[in-house]
Amino acid sequence: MSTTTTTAIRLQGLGKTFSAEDGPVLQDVDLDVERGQFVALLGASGCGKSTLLNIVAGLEEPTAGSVTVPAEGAALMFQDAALFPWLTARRNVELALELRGVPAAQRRERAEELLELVRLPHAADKRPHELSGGMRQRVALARALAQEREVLLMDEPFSALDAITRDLLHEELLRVWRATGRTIVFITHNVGEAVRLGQRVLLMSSRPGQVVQEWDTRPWKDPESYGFEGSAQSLDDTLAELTRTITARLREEISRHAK
Ligand SMILES: Nc1ncnc2c1ncn2[C@@H]1O[C@H](COP(=O)(O)OP(=O)(O)OP(=O)(O)O)[C@@H](O)[C@H]1O
Repeated sequence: MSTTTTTAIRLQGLGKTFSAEDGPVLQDVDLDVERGQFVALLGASGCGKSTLLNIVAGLEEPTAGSVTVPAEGAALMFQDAALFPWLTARRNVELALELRGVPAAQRRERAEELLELVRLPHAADKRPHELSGGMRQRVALARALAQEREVLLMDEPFSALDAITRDLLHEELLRVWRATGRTIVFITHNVGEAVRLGQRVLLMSSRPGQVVQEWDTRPWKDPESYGFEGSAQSLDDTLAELTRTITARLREEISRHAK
C-alpha cells in the first residue's frame, strides 16, 4: 500500500514472528510518521529495531498487520557504509544514480552536488580505504540521498564512530534533513543521540517489541513556535532532564527484559 499526502509511514497492528518457539519479536506495533518528520527509535539491543526497519524497507515481510510506505519505497543506511571498495566516492554515488536510471551525462554533476551537500567535495576521487569512518558514512549518506526516496531509514549509522566525529555528523545530518525535507527514521540505543536528532523519540520494549512510550522534543528545539519562554540555559536544562528521564525508562525496559 502507498501512503497519503501527510503520512509517510503507517504501521498498523504490525507483528513479526521468526519462529513459534521464540515467540514474536514485534507485536501490535502502531505507528504513524508524518512526511518530513525526524523520528528516533530507541530500544535495548535485540528488541526488534532492525527488524522493524527492515519491514518498512520491504526487506522482511510482517507476519501480522500492515505497513504503508511511499510507492517508491525507502532508502536505507547502515552502521557499515558498505561502499564498493574499488570505486571512488563519486562512482559509489553515481552507481545509485545509474540504478535509478539517471542519464550518464547528468550523473557526474548530480553526484558532485550530493557530495557537496554532505561536505565531501574534495574527496570525490578517493576510494573508501583512503577515507576515515566519518567520511565513509558521509559518502553512504550521499548515496542514500541519490536514491531520491522520500523516506530515509538509518540503522545506527554513526555508532561505530568516535564521539567527536559522531557529534559533527549529527549537525550535518540535521542540516541535510532541513535542506532536503526527507522523512527520517533513525535507530539508535544512544539516548543522547535520539534526543538530539529526533523530533519524536520512541521507546521500544523488548520481546515482544512494541512502542511503549514517546516524547516530543519539538517544544525545546523550536521554542519560539511552541511559546517556550525560558532562557537558553533553562532550555538546555530541560533537554538534559528529558535525556535523564528517557535513560531511566530505557534502563527499566532493559532490566525488565533481563529478568
Ligand atoms: N532473520 C532472522 N531469523 C531469526 N531471528 C531473527 C532474524 N532477524 C532477527 N531475529 C531475532 O529478532 C530479535 C530482534 O533482532 P533485531 O536485530 O531486530 O534487534 P535490534 O533491536 O535491532 O538489536 P540491536 O540493537 O542489537 O541491533 C533478535 O532476538 C534476533 O535474534
